Amino acid sequence: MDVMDGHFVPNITMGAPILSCVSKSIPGIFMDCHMMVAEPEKWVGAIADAGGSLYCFHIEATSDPSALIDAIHDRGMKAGVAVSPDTPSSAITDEVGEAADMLLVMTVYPGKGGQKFLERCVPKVSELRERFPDKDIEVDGGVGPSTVDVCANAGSNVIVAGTAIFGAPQPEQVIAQLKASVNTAQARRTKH
Ligand SMILES: O=C(CO)[C@@H](O)[C@H](O)COP(=O)(O)O
Repeated sequence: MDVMDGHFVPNITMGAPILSCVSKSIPGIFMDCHMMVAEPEKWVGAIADAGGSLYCFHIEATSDPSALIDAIHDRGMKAGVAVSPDTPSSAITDEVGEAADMLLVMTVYPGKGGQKFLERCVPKVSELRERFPDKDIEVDGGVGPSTVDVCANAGSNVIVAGTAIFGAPQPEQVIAQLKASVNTAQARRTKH
């Protein structure tokens, strides 16, 4: 589940046909599509046709991120750029970061839910927040009530949480906690 500007976005491994069904069933839903794929250029059209709202690709997976961002924007979607745990934030150049709408710091290795949060990735959130004060900065992987504060305090305003929400007896309480953490950190940030 992504918590983004008050929208809750399903974080489920799915392809374009399923996205299509979701967008028909829930008109107006914001679908943040994190494409953990090789050759991300290949899927822009299919995801746009299926109603994707944001297309996030991995910087490691493309040789021309600027052209890909343009292609995503041309199809009416927002563009996100993700970095895997072993990729430095400097892999997102100023040009690419400025062109993107959202930057994603992975706090687990891409592949599956339920992994342990990698706190060593959090400094990348601070670095990106420093360089791109007005962009959405997302964290994804092992984020829940015990790990969200460090992310939010580093400057992340978009939180992906799978296990923490879907494994909770009262998911809505966890969602509220995650939102509160981000809102508190954001309020502190805007004061300074
Ligand atoms: O898809 C990925 C990692 O491959 C992530 O989006 C995780 O699925 C998030 O799940 P939790 O780590 O919160 O369980």
